[in-house]
Amino acid sequence: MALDRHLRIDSQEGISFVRNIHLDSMEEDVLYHLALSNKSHDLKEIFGDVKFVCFGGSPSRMEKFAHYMVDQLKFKLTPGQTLYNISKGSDRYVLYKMGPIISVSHGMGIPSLSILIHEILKLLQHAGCDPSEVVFFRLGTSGGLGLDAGTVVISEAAVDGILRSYMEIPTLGLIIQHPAKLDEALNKELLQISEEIGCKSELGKTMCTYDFYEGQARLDGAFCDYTEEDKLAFLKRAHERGVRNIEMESLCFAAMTHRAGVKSAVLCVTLLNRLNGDQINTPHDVMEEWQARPQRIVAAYIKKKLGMEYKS
Ligand SMILES: O=P(O)(O)O[C@@H]1C[C@H](O)[C@@H](CO)O1
Ligand SMILES: O=c1cc[nH]c(=O)[nH]1
Repeated sequence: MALDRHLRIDSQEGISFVRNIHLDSMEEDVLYHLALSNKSHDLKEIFGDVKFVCFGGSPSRMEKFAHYMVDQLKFKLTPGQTLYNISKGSDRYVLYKMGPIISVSHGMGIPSLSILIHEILKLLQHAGCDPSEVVFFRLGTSGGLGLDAGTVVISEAAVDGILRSYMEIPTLGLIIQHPAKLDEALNKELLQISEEIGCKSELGKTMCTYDFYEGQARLDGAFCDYTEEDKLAFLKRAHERGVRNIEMESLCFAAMTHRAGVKSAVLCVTLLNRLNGDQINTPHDVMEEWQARPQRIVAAYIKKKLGMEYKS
């Protein structure tokens, strides 16, 4: 008899960055991949005012976003004062803080992001932040389905490579399924802001895969056991079911923030229309401008929340 090892849990029990009794009895909590700890650092002093946590794959993109936000919020860095990578002691991620905003890189794929989200949630807990007042954003890139390249997709839901709306984590010999849900009201507000600032965006489902090549039905990986017709049939089926872009982190981002009850949104610019091809060969300067689009929308959202003029 085959054993069913799948267990779906929607373990959201209110809003809480952490839900783990083992943490209470630990003398020190080392956030190893961030090179921080609740003993060696005064996490309340450094992070106690955080309200917005912005994630993105690439370290340089998140450094640029940090500088962009300093500029947008008109922070005055005194002479000699610089924005610095707080997690410099670890070479896994970069983390910058500008007033109530964290800008942090997460690397590529769910395993890298999931480590970071565990540590960021614990960091905010140690810092004494209020989970009902913090919003998480993923500012990413993706392959589009049926959209002009450069369009920002605001994810209304995240699904896996076979269109299921939960993330599976093998845990103690069982496959635990965590629902991946995103915040409808936040998405509506972001969509409206994107219109107000003239940044082309659309709501749609985001497919999150474990691989860039075969997982995303590309024909240009080192291996490929399907035809172009198979590829297009799959992508068109996904498009018919509401998928508008494909990337590699939204499922984990949505599942872990939903589990904590923290508001979150995923905004990814599309770098190409996958119905037309697989290779990404857009000139660097054009790509840089496209990658800044999700940042512009989130910057406007943050400015609006801080009571600043945000439409300019
Ligand atoms: O945030 P980024 O632009 O890193 O997100 C996508 C998904 C993968 O991490 C990566 C693949 O090129 O880009
Ligand atoms: O096609 C793409 C482009 C960016 N990121 C992805 O995961 N896929």
